[in-house]
Amino acid sequence: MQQETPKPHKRRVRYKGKYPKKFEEKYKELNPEKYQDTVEHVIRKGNTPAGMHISIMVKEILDFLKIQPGETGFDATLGYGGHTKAMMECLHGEGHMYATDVDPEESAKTKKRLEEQGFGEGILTIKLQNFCTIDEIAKEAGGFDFILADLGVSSMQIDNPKRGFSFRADGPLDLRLNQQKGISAAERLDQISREELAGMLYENSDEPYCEEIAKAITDEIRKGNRIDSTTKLRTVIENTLDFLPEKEKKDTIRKTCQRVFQALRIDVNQEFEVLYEFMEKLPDALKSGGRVAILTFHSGEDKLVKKALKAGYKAGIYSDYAKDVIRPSMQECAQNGRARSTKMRWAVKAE
Ligand SMILES: C[S@@+](CC[C@H](N)C(=O)[O-])C[C@H]1O[C@@H](n2cnc3c(N)ncnc32)[C@H](O)[C@@H]1O
Repeated sequence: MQQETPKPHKRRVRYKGKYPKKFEEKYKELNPEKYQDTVEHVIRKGNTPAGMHISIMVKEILDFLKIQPGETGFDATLGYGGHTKAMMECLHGEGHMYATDVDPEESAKTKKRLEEQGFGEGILTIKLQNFCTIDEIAKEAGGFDFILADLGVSSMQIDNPKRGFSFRADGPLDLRLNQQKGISAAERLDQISREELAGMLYENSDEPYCEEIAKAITDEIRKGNRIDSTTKLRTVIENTLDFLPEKEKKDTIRKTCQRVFQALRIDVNQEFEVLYEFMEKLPDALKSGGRVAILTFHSGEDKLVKKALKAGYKAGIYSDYAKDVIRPSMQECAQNGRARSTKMRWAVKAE
């Protein structure tokens, strides 16, 4: 029998993994102009393309705001600029919009993108400022006919592991909307006492395991193990909840991670304090008959907004306000999972 000559061994090209390793290279959607079909495919599947944010309840907001050409408006939370653009389109080139955001990285990109789409400084003034400075901007603008605040974080911020907003990806435990200001969540944890941390988790996110998690985190830090990455925080939470029955463990850990990350984000960005200030200054920033719509994403925000609008209505500052929240349609929630927790509230300033 003739023996087959063995084929020379050919080394396989190293498999680099299904996805590129770096976030910048990760998705084609990051270059939406070049890969329009990829972006559309991702949206059709109910996901948010990387580097983009899908604006929520646009129709409901525009229906309520009833924007007319010549009016002056304020978008307190510019983000990707989707709402700002939709509102500017209602002006038909007459009038002006002001917009704020505290995120230098994303607001610079949005400014450039909107300019390229024809929304330059003639119609839009973007300020890298906290929305709690609404009084200063209203003074400059001469008051607003309409105002929108779409609270919280954008998809670009959540999806960028370097920002530390998501427990699903490894990154530094930062959680600041503006990484150039204040202290990161990791630095905050270095300094905080067990009692204060438990209180923060409870106050900001109604965390039922606040005591256990606060103890585990502060014990770990005392031992010299800093909690300075999203994975380290997630691991502490997983270990703390390891006693849970198997069938509920996975889901409870996921929800607890969401609440703990949210509580820290609220804390390092002083979200309740600035929202409170914004709601206090809001009536004076609106012209008479002016309209405001606010989107909230968790019960703490919603309670604060509801209380302020109700108090303003009772005091005769608002002629009407949303007694019930407006929720996104089931269709919108199916198309954009991030819309599911949204609640919209509104008010009209008395004439
Ligand atoms: C949900 S996103 C807004 C998305 C936007 N409406 C759109 O259509 O693309 C919230 C944005 O508000 C910004 N933000 C949060 N708190 C802020 C504050 N106190 N002052 C100014 N901007 C803030 C965040 O940095 C983020 O970009």
